[in-house]
Amino acid sequence: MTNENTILIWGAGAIGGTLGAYLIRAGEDVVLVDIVAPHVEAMNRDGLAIEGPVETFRQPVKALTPDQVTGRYKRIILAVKAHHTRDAVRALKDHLADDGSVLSAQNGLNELVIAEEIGAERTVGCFVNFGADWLEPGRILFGNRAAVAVGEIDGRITERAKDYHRLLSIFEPKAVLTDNIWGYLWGKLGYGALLFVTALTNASMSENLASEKHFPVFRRVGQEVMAIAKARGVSPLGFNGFDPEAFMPGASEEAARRSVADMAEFNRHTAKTHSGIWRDLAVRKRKTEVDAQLAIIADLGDEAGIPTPALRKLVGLIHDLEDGRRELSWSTLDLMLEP
Ligand SMILES: NC(=O)C1=CN([C@@H]2O[C@H](COP(=O)(O)OP(=O)(O)OC[C@H]3O[C@@H](n4cnc5c(N)ncnc54)[C@H](OP(=O)(O)O)[C@@H]3O)[C@@H](O)[C@H]2O)C=CC1
Ligand SMILES: CC(C)(CO)C(=O)C(=O)O
Repeated sequence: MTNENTILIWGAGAIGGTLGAYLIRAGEDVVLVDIVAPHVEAMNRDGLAIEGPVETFRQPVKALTPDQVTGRYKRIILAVKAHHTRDAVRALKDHLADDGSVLSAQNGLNELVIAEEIGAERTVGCFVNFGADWLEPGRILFGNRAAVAVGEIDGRITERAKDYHRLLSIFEPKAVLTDNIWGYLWGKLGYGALLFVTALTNASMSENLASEKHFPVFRRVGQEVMAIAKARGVSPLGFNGFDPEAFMPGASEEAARRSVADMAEFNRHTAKTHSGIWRDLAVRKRKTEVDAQLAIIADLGDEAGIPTPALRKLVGLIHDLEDGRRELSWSTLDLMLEP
C-alpha cells in the first residue's frame, strides 16, 4: 500500500538530518533512513540534535536502517554522498510508489544517475548550499543558511515541485522554485570545484579563497567548469558569491577576482569552516565525492572537446590525498600553480 503522507529522507547525515529535523519540527510526517546503525539508534533514543549558530534544538525523530523500511512512499528525499547515489537508489527503488518521486538534495549531477535507475519522470532536481557537518551519532552542526532551490529536471512547474518547494521553504524561507534547476546544479559544480581546491590545505575555505597567490588556480578551475556548462547549453546561475559569468570565456580577470573575494567573504561567516570534501579527507578519513563530482565534469569536457588540465590535475591531487600519497598543505595547493 502506498503511504501518501510520509516522507522518507534517505541518508540522514549533515544535509538529510538537518532537513529532517526542521520538517519534523514543523509537523511533517518524516522517517529518516540511514545505513549508520549507531546514528539511527542514537536518533531514536535521544532525538536528533541540531547545533550551531543558526539554531540549537533536539528533535524527537523516527529513524530506520534501510533493511527496516517497509511499504511504498510517494516522496523520498535523497541525501547521500554522490558516489553512494546508485546503491542508495537501488535500495530505495522498491519503496518508491509508481507515481512517486525522488528529490536529490545533493551536490553533483545525481539527477542523471537517479533518472537512469527510476526514470526521469520520477526524478526531481534540487540544489542545496547550506553548510552542515555530521559530528557523531545523533549530532549535526548546522553551520550557516545559504541558497536552496528545487525544480523539475525538464523545467516544468508541477504540483509536486510546488509541494517540494513548500517543504524546503519550511527549512529555508528563501528557497527558490525554479524552471532552471540545471543552472543551479552547474553553478554549484563551479562553486564546488573551487571548494575542492580549498580542500588541498588545512586552512579554512575562506582563507584559501583569499589567497592572492592562488587566485589564478581558482580562476582556471572555475573557467574550465563554466566553459563545459556553456558547451552543454546550460545557463548556470550564481549564488552566495559565486558568479558564473565571471568565469565564462572572455570574462575579465577583475570579474573573477570579485567573485572569488565574494565567496571568501560569504564563507568567512559560517561555523562550517571547511568543506565536506576536506572533512572527508581530514576528519572522516574516507573517499571524497571527487569522481562523482569533478572527474565527471572533466569527462563531459572530453565529450565537448574542451580540455580540462586543471580539473584533471585537481582530481589527481585529491586521489593522492585520499590514498595518503600527499599531505593536506599549502605546498600541495602550490602544485596547482604549475602548468
Ligand atoms: N554537508 C554540507 O554542508 C553539504 C553537503 N552537500 C551535499 O549533500 C550530499 C550529502 O552530504 P552530507 O549530508 O554532507 O553527507 P553525510 O555523510 O553527512 O550524510 C550522508 C549519510 O548517508 C549515509 N548513507 C550512505 N549510503 C547510504 C545508503 N545507501 N542508504 C542510506 N544511507 C546511506 C551515510 O553513511 P556513511 O557515512 O556510512 O557513508 C551518511 O550517514 C552530498 O552530495 C554533499 O556534497 C551539499 C551542500 C552542503
Ligand atoms: C561548503 C558547502 C556547504 C558549500 O557552501 C558544501 O557544499 C560542502 O561542504 O561541500
